[in-house]
Amino acid sequence: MQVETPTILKKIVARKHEEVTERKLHVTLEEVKNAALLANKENPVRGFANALKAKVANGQSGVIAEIKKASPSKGVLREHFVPADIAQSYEKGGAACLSILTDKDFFQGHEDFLVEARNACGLPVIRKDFMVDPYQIYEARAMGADCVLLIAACLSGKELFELDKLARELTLDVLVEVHNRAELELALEYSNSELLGINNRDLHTFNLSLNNTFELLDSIPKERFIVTESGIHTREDVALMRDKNVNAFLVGEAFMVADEPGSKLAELFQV
Ligand SMILES: O=C(O)c1ccccc1NCC(=O)[C@H](O)[C@H](O)COP(=O)(O)O
Repeated sequence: MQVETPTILKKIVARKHEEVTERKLHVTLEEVKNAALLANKENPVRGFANALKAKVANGQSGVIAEIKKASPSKGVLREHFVPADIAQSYEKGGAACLSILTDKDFFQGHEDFLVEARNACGLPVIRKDFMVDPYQIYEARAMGADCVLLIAACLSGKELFELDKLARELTLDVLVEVHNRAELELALEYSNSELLGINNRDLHTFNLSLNNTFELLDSIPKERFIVTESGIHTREDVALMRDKNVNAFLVGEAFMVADEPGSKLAELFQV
């Protein structure tokens, strides 16, 4: 019998389930719920979707600038890694929002990075992680996130529906991410969130193609606000997207490998 080798995404998701079980032993679901409710009183959301849409309404690109130390496809991207400094650099460079990796095992991320980055600037932030359990949604709000990422490739329709609903009950915005037509159909059926991310990277194989965005574009209803994700490296990449009226971007690597991430952002996106 042939044994199938798990893809990187399958490994990440399997590890996430273990991680959530471990976390619940330290902080109970009840405690994390209470922390999320307290955050809603003392540290309310900053309006992630609105910040993105405001840039676009103003004729600019809406850039979600990512803070990620390392990635499974590229290894360590940035040795000198100070989330608060990077957040301020991005704010100065014109970012609409921040994306902060909190996954430890595959991206060398941490919840503290989200807290430090958000405290250092006025931008709304998305918790970039692999959400598989309601516990992580409460955690996200408790640590100060303004938005969560829900990756269709990691979830059933029912799970997507429930996590999406819970996030919005907690006042979080949701960015639902798809990579192919089947995931797009799932997202449109089971999520009511406005922000729809098209990932140009296949998270099973790491293959990257900007054509992925172009191929799915025409099947997306007008009410959804499209964010193109991954593989944006040049002003030409940005121009290709803007030509097709895709005006919101999630960018990590191109900024992380630059000396000054915010200057790189301005270089790629200034009109
Ligand atoms: O980046 C990876 O190698 C990766 C591998 C497996 C699952 C997810 C992965 N990345 C998450 C992302 O999609 C990106 O961090 C994000 O879209 C920014 O992409 P980029 O601008 O190409 O760094």
